[in-house]
Amino acid sequence: MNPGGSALSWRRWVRSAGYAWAGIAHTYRAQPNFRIEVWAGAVALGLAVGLRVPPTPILLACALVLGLELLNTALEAAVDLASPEWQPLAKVAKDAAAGAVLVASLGALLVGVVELGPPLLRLMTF
Ligand SMILES: Nc1ncnc2c1ncn2[C@@H]1O[C@H](COP(=O)(O)OP(=O)(O)OP(=O)(O)O)[C@@H](O)[C@H]1O
Repeated sequence: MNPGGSALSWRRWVRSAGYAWAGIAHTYRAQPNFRIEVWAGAVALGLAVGLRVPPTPILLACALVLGLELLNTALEAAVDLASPEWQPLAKVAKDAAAGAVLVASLGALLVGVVELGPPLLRLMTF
């Protein structure tokens, strides 16, 4: 961290983006759920484009799920570091973070069904 650096420093931004990308790449390699969510989102976006429905709600739902999965991974690592032994509070932290991902995933599923369901049904009935 460089507290004296300019907030608009291009090099600083690129370095921060590199760290962020490392976190995303690590999560993609280490978390099967994240890989499933990435590919499910890609398929849903492809369908939205192919069926000519607005892709923005699906894009936002995907960003929410993937962002929360990244936070869940960060929290799991922090809890494992702080409390490798079994602790009731560690359980609360991990379970609540997993719950956040589940809530967002169910919301994303709903968005997908509402957006893609009707045009897919029309396609299948014609
Ligand atoms: N240190 C701990 N103390 C208490 N309970 C824990 C602890 N570590 C894990 N758990 C319990 O085990 C569950 C699974 O934790 P774990 O770290 O294995 O995540 P995971 O199932 O591998 O999640 P993911 O698949 O996202 O990596 C947690 O939700 C929590 O209920």
